[in-house]
Amino acid sequence: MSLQIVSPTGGIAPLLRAEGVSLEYGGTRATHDVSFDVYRGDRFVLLGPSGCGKSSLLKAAAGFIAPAAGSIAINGAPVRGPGPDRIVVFQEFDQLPPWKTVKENVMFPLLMTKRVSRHEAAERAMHWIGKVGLSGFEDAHPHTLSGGMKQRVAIARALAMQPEVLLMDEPFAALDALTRRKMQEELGRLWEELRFTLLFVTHSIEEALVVGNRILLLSPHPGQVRAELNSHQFDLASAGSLEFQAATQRIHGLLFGEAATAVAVSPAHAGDHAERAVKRSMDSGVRRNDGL
Ligand SMILES: Nc1ncnc2c1ncn2[C@@H]1O[C@H](COP(=O)(O)OP(=O)(O)OP(=O)(O)O)[C@@H](O)[C@H]1O
Repeated sequence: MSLQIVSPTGGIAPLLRAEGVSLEYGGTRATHDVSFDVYRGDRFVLLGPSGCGKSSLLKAAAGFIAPAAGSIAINGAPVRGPGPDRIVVFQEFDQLPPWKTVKENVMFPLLMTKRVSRHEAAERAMHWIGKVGLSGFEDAHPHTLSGGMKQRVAIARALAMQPEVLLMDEPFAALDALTRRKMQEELGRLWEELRFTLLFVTHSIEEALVVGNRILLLSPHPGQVRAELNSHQFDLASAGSLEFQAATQRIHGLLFGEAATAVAVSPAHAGDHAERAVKRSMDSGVRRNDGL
């Protein structure tokens, strides 16, 4: 098995398409000309070092910020703001209103969007609380839960909405290593059962390989696409294997190695250089078929 640099898929329409997305904060460019396609059932990971614009891209997909250039579309319709088809799970444990119980937290967005009756929202909440392994904690308040349990509630709340895309912004980064691993495992189990579409942000190469089936590598200042990889062959069971280690090193090399240094020249031409560097590595990866 090898980790291959991929070329764009033809034929099937993407569920989420980011096309030439440049994001700015007060005139400062956070990402430049970023394009990627997420297909239904993908576990698509945005991976890169701090400041490469991963969170900003996720926020743009969520509709919290608008691109300065380019576009993001869901099912072909441009994203113009937040919507129930895209639910975000954040890293912060305080994303749950503390005065609401676990059940009320999960019910809350269902009631807000007036999609279902109170009775149905309660039933759905119980269903999803069970799915994330929190049965028995329905009436608990967030401050009585561990970090991992709070993230489970956030995941249950998101999945209860049955979004087109589940957006996760470093959801496990604030957890201890063992809980983080457990949560990665749980997420994988949920995906195996439900096959939802996931857009997941992380700066951990290992987490990207474990969680994702496709990985977009981004370089920082401003965030630009460095490469796109297939990683479906990896999971927690293969973590630590020689092949997994080799893939980790190759990704590290792509992000921080020679090519990364070579393209970090003139900001004015950084996009062109990066594009050529990525194309070179994609070409050679495909031609030699030796993957990463
Ligand atoms: N609200 C904001 N106002 C101004 N600049 C911002 C804002 N949010 C992000 N930025 C800038 O945009 C760039 C990308 O930030 P972003 O948080 O998207 O990157 P990231 O890859 O998610 O980084 P990290 O992993 O550290 O969160 C950074 O240079 C950051 O300083």
